Amino acid sequence: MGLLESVLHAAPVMPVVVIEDAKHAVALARALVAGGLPAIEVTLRTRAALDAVRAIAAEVEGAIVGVGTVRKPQDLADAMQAGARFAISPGSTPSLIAAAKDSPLPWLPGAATATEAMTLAEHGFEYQKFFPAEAAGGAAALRSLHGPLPDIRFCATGGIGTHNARDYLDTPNVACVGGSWLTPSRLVATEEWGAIEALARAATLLRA
Ligand SMILES: O=C(O)C(=O)C[C@H](O)[C@H](O)COP(=O)(O)O
Repeated sequence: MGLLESVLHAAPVMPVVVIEDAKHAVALARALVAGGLPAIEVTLRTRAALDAVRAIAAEVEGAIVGVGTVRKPQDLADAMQAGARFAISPGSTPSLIAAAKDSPLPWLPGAATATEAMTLAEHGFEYQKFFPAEAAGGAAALRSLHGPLPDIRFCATGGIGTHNARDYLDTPNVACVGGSWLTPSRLVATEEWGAIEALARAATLLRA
């Protein structure tokens, strides 16, 4: 099993987290790991993100930390340097594809259409992020893509929560789903790690 494959199969759900303050990173990741979700995507949407990745990589046993919102080649280099084990993008660009091919860091590029998925597969990326999942047709779109593109596997994110995650997870080309619902900003701000651990534990039960 490749590294990316094992990351995507580590749990049915990958938490997508936005960390505003790096001081929260370790406790947040410990709560997710304790709840049964070891693979964590820290989005590069905040200034604290790379410090958060560094802290999680160094201090949280059992965590497999990656970066999300990767938009340019430099983001891949920064992610590697911070100790990320994988990188995820909401889409893909020619320069990112070229950089990812040259980088040892496993990369999950984003696709939302058959053309995008086929282009990425031509470049050797058989694991992709289906984003924005709900807006791009949801689990029904993934079932349609499975017919002609059965070799491509997806982590679906965007608009997924406990109400619809099972529908995605029952789709044969879905390796996992991702989402921000496990780490609501209010619970992070108030440091309610027990509540986040409970959300993570509930998410592990989504795949029966
Ligand atoms: O930042 C990135 O790298 C993204 O590609 C987008 C995230 O995966 C989604 O924004 C999560 O979606 P929600 O669970 O609906 O909040």
